[in-house]
Amino acid sequence: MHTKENSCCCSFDDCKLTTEWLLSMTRHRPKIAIVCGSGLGLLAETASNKQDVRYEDIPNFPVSTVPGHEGRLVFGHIKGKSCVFMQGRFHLYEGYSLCKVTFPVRIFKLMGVETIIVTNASGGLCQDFKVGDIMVIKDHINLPGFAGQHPLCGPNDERFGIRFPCMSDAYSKALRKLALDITTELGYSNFVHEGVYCMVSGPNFETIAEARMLQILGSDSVGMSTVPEVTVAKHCGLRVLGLSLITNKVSLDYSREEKVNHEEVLQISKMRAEMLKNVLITFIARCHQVETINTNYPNAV
Ligand SMILES: O=P(O)(O)O[C@H]1O[C@H](CO)[C@@H](O)[C@H]1O
Ligand code: HPA
Repeated sequence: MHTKENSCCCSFDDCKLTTEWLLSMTRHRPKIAIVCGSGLGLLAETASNKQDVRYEDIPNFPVSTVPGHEGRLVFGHIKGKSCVFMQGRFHLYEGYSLCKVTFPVRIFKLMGVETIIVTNASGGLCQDFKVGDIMVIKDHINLPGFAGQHPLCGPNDERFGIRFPCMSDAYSKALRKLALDITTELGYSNFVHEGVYCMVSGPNFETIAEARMLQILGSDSVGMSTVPEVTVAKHCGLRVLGLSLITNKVSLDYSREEKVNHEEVLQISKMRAEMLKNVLITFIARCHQVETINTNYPNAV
């Protein structure tokens, strides 16, 4: 955690330096950022005029350590819209501070991004969900945040956002509606739901008792990411859409024999990435038509 003494390793100046470096490396000026979850890096494939930058070459950037997270920024165009994809995200369990985990979000903001689409692989807790379904994230539970593992802990830099940001509308209602309309138009409505995502720190998958607790708390799916990125995105005035791919059903029953593992998560993600990609392409083409109000920044579009 950052304190005044142990000042932030991702200060405004660090963010500016990284942003300026990236802007000098590319002519792309993205308005939309897409964070690719586990096994979902191929969401970037459809982009045209692509330019890749490896994380290890970007000043101040962390590097990816998890299989299924390639570790590249991919700039490109989708339906004429300038986008940047994170092929690989960072997780708390990798040993990164939440400030490092969310560092790219602030870089996107400083680069001029207005909308962020955060994707992930998650375990289904809601009994109606099947493996391969998509959940449009309606809300989240920041479980590590309750224990003080929160990306906004420490001195607040007003250049990014306010001290006490509102989170009751972290996932834009208008963007969620657009995403749901698109899934209906594409004929996907039978396997698309809205729901609440709960973040756990990981890296272990849940015990059965923990999974039952998360379900009682109102979680429809569980994963080890997304919430820090969304919190920082909302703090700095970005519009947020969250899409979760249900890669496994979480065991809630001691008699269930199946055991979840990361390889299975990656396999399902890769199998269903095409469907998610179709939703994303149409969403990117149309999201500028939707006006949203960010309550932290009433004048932001
Ligand atoms: O949330 P993403 O990055 O999609 O990854 C999910 O998949 C991994 C577990 O298989 C965990 O990292 C979990 O959070
Ligand atoms: O079941 C899960 N639990 C936590 N994280 C996950 N990421 C994919 N599936 C899961």
